[in-house]
Amino acid sequence: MGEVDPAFIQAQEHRPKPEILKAEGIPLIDLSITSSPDTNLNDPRALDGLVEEIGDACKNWGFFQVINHGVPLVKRQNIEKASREFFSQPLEEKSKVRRSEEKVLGYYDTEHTKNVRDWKEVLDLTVQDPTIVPASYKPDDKELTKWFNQWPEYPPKLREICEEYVKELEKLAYKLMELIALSLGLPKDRFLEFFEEQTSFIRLNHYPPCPNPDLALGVGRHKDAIALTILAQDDVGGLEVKRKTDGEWLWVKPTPNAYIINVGDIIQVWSNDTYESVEHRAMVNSERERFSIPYFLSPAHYTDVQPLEELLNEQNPAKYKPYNWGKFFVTRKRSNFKKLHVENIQIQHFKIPESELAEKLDAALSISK
Ligand SMILES: O=C(O)CCC(=O)C(=O)O
Ligand SMILES: [Fe+2]
Repeated sequence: MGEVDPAFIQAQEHRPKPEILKAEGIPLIDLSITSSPDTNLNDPRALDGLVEEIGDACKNWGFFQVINHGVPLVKRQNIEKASREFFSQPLEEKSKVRRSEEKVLGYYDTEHTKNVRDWKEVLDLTVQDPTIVPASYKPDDKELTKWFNQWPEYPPKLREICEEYVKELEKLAYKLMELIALSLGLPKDRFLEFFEEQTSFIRLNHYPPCPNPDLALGVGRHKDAIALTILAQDDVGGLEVKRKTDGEWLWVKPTPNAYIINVGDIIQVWSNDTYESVEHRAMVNSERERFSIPYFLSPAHYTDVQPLEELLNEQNPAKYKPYNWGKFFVTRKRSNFKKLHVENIQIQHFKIPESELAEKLDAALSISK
């Protein structure tokens, strides 16, 4: 990537601010109790304190970091090293696994977020290989297709290293989904059925130094469409989170070996807005390249995402109409691939209008009078 092309330039109001807000951070949560031999997991109260911490973090921030999470450090170091090796190759080599409209997974350096190009290159790999998804974004087309990973030749052990890494991340993801279920007053395994034929994927992100870090972003502001994100960021830092209380962008200080967790749009819908998916973005800088690896926990394509029945009542009616995850996912993939002149598909498009909810609430109240 050379000088900043106009395609990368953010509108004035979305450019990073020169003074970074580092004062207060997202919550840091210690998960050691979940793997300690002293914890009796059959005692329903054993995790109470932790469950409350997780619930508060999901509600107030939508983001938190975890330490003592159980992922072996060596597995993380292996994938971080392999990612550096892959991206250090000439473009010609990386292009051998380049994503195309037919091969949806692989390498690319042209992603647009909100129609502005991101200052990054990525390698996308699904956890299930192949992953089954709808063949088309068109609602009436019921045909399915298989997405296959494109494994690069170099570094030679990349495949093995990624497969070992995602196994560990999956364990952590399920542990977190159990804690989140408990924090919503649900049975701990409530969410697990959705992931049996999951569409989860990992993305190796590389943000090269940028000559104009004041004008461009590594990833523009966005929310994650999936259920839950588990992000490994290196020591350079650049992730910013929009604070819920005042909308300020907050820098997430890198904590060695911690993972950054955020609630995705699907948890927002399942929880009927009790937990919200929060906007975030990644800054770049002119001196140091940066690497990050998000793991995106995503349900099976046939999942109809909707607020969970048990969380609803007359006073709290469903705020969303159901939507099919597979169709949503392939629509997103398509619009991220090329610069379209329309807004990306969002959960807001399935939101039931406030006026309709108010009518339901009125009706409920008048019956109960
Ligand atoms: O690299 C980062 O810090 C954030 C990446 C991210 O938000 C994403 O890929 O969805
Ligand atoms: Fe993200």
